[in-house]
Amino acid sequence: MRTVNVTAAIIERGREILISQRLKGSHMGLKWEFPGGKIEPGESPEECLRREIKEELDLDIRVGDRLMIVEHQYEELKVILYCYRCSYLGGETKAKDCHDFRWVVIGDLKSFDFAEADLPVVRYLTAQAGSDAGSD
Ligand SMILES: Nc1nc2c([nH]c(=O)n2[C@H]2C[C@H](O)[C@@H](COP(=O)(O)OP(=O)(O)OP(=O)(O)O)O2)c(=O)[nH]1
Ligand SMILES: [Mg+2]
Repeated sequence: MRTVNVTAAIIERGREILISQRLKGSHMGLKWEFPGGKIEPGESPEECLRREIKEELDLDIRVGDRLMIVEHQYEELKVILYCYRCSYLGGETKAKDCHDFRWVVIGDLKSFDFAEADLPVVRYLTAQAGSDAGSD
């Protein structure tokens, strides 16, 4: 069974987070995800994220703290997803190497059809946003 180490960026811009839709015909095609990709040999997760986000969406980001690591077994592949909080630095968002993208508020994440490995991340962010609102 193949295992891949993959980064995923939770990019915040104000109250919104960037999500992207995977290319048709790719693994998990047309599912929504947190953009990123496979870590290349010799690359740190932070370098990988900066490279992938530029390639896929033409954006510059600052990579912050790691949010969580999710291990998910798909039928044909095991994915270890390294999720980092990131902030938007600049650039106009473009779907360069993804089908589509959206900037969404956290409360709307649940209405997108995410890749299965992302569901713990979506649940965590949603719960956290709920408790933040409650503590005001
Ligand atoms: N980047 C990313 N990949 C995810 C997420 N959720 C999830 O299951 N994956 C899976 C799909 C793929 O099987 C695997 C690697 O992602 P990828 O296809 O983005 O890798 P990549 O950008 O390096 O693309 P490629 O050059 O290999 O075509 O991780 C996610 O939130 N973000
Ligand atoms: Mg990718």
